[in-house]
Amino acid sequence: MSGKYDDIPRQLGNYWLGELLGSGYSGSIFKAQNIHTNQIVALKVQRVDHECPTNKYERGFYPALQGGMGMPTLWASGQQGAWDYLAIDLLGASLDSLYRKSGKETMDLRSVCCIAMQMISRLETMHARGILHRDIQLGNATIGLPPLEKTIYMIDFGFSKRYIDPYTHRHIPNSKEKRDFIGNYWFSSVGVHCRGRVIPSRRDDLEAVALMLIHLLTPRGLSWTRNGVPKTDAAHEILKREKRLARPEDICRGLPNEFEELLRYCRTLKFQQCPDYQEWIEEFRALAVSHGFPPSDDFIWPPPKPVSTKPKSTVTAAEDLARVINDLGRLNLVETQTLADRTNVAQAVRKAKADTGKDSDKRIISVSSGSGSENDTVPPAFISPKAYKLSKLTAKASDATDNAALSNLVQEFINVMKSNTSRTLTKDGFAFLDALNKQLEDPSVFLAPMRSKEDLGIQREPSNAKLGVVARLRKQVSNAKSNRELAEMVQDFGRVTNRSSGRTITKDGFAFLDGLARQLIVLE
Ligand SMILES: Nc1ncnc2c1ncn2[C@@H]1O[C@H](COP(=O)(O)OP(=O)(O)OP(=O)(O)O)[C@@H](O)[C@H]1O
Repeated sequence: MSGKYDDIPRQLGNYWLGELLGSGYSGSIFKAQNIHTNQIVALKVQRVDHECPTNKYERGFYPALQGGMGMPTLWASGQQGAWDYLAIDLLGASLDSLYRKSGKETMDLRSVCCIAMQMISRLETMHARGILHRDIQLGNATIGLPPLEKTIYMIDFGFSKRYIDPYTHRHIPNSKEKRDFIGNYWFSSVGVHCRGRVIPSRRDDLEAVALMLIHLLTPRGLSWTRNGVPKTDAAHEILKREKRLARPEDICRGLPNEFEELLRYCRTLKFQQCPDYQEWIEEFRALAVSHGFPPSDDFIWPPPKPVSTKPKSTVTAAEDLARVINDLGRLNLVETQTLADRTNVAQAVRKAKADTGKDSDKRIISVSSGSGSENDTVPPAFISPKAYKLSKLTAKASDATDNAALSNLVQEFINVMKSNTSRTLTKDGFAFLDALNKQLEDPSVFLAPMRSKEDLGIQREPSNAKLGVVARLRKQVSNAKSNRELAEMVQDFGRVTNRSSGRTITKDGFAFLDGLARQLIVLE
C-alpha cells in the first residue's frame, strides 16, 4: 500500500490489509486476512462520504445472492472511521485482465461459448432472486481461485437494483421520467444507453452479455470501444450514435449465427418479459459441440490447444507436393463448374450427377458459404445446429419434385423455426425461402436471392409495415390459384421480413407458412 492509499488504516475491523487487487471509480479492493481465523478475503474499501456510496448498496444485495452458483460470499461488512468495507470471497482474475494479458485480438470460440453459458446462468440466478446487475462488463466477471478456477463469478453489485417490488411482489413499472444513465459505455444495452429507456430490466442485462460476447470475438473489439472512455459529452454523444446505428448483422458479420440471434432476441423482449435463459445456454452448448468442443461449460484458461484427430502423417513434404501436382494434373479444368452462388448449387449437382454417367472425370468445385450443402454429410466446421437443419431443408427443397414434398418441407421449416428460442430469419432461413420461391416460380430459372448484399444497405421498413403485409399474406394464401401466386407470396414474405427491424417470424408469419403448406397440397 502506498501513495493515495496511505490514509487507509492497515487494519479494518478484523481484517489486516495486504496487496491492492484493483480499484474502481468508487473504491479499492485489497487482499486481506482475518486476524482471528487467518481467512484470506477481498476487502472492498470505500470512503463513507463518497458521492456514490456503492458499498452501502452492494451489502444490501449480497444476502439475497448467497449460495447462488458464481455469487461471492459476503463474510463481513462494517464501517471504521471514514472507511466502509465489505469482506468478500477472494476470487481470481477478471475476464478483462485475462483477455488483455492474452495479447490476442479475439478470444477463442470455445472460451466465448463457456462464458456465454455461465454468464447467462448467472443472470438467471440473479434475476430469479429479483435482482438486476445493470453493470455487466468484462471487469465485473472473474474466475474463482483454484479449485474453482473454471467457474465465472459475478462481482460489483454497486449498480444493482431490485426489479421485483418486495412489498407487492410485482415487476417494477416502466417509466419515461428522465434519469441519469446507469451502466457502462461498452456493453449497456442500446435501449438504456442510447435510446433513453430509463428503467432497465432483465432484457438489458442479457443484451449486455450479448454485446460482451460479440466484443470478445471481434478483432480489436466492438468499434465504439476502440477510442477509450469518452472524456467529453460530445465524445459520449458520438459513441452513443455509433452504438445506436450498429446493426446486429453488421457487428456479427462472420460470427456464428447464435450471436446475432441472441442480440436480436434481447431487443425483441418486452420490458417485463423473462428471457428464456435455459434455451440460450443450450444454444451455446450446441454451438460448442458443433465445433467439436466438449459440451461442458467449464471455463478453462488458458484455452487448451485443440487436439488434432488426424493421424500423424508419415508422408514427406516432397511426396505431399508430388501428390498435389498429380491431383491437379488429373483435374479437367475446362469441364469444371465453379459455383459462386448457392442458389445454383442444387441445379449444378443434378446436372453433374447426370453427367457422371457419361464422364466420370467431371468435378464440381463449390465456393458457396456452406449454407447450401447439397447432401446429408456431417455439418461443416462453422455451422450451428439450426443453420445445419435449415441448410438440409434448403437442399431438399431444391431437389423436391412435387407440391406434397414442398408442403412437408414448409412444415419442417416451421418446426425448426418454432423449436428455436430465436425466431429470427437468418441467412440460412432466407436460403430456404429462396429455394422454395425458385421451385414454385420456375425451377429452371435463376432468381435473385431475397437477402442480397445490396439489401444490407437499404433503409429498413418500420415493423408495422411488416405486420400489415404478413397479415394480408396470411389471409390471401388460401385463395392462391397457382404455384406462381404462391411464389410471389413467399417472395413478399421474405422481402418484408428482411426489411423490417427484427427479421423475426411473427404469429401471422407462422400462420402464413401453415396456410402455405396447406395450399401446396390443395394445388398438388
Ligand atoms: N472478490 C474479488 N477478488 C479478487 N479481485 C477482485 C474481487 N473483487 C474485485 N476485484 C478486482 O478489483 C476490480 C474492481 O472491483 P469492483 O468492480 O468490484 O470495484 P468498483 O470500485 O465497484 O469498480 P468500478 O468502479 O470499475 O465499478 C475488479 O475488476 C477485480 O479485478
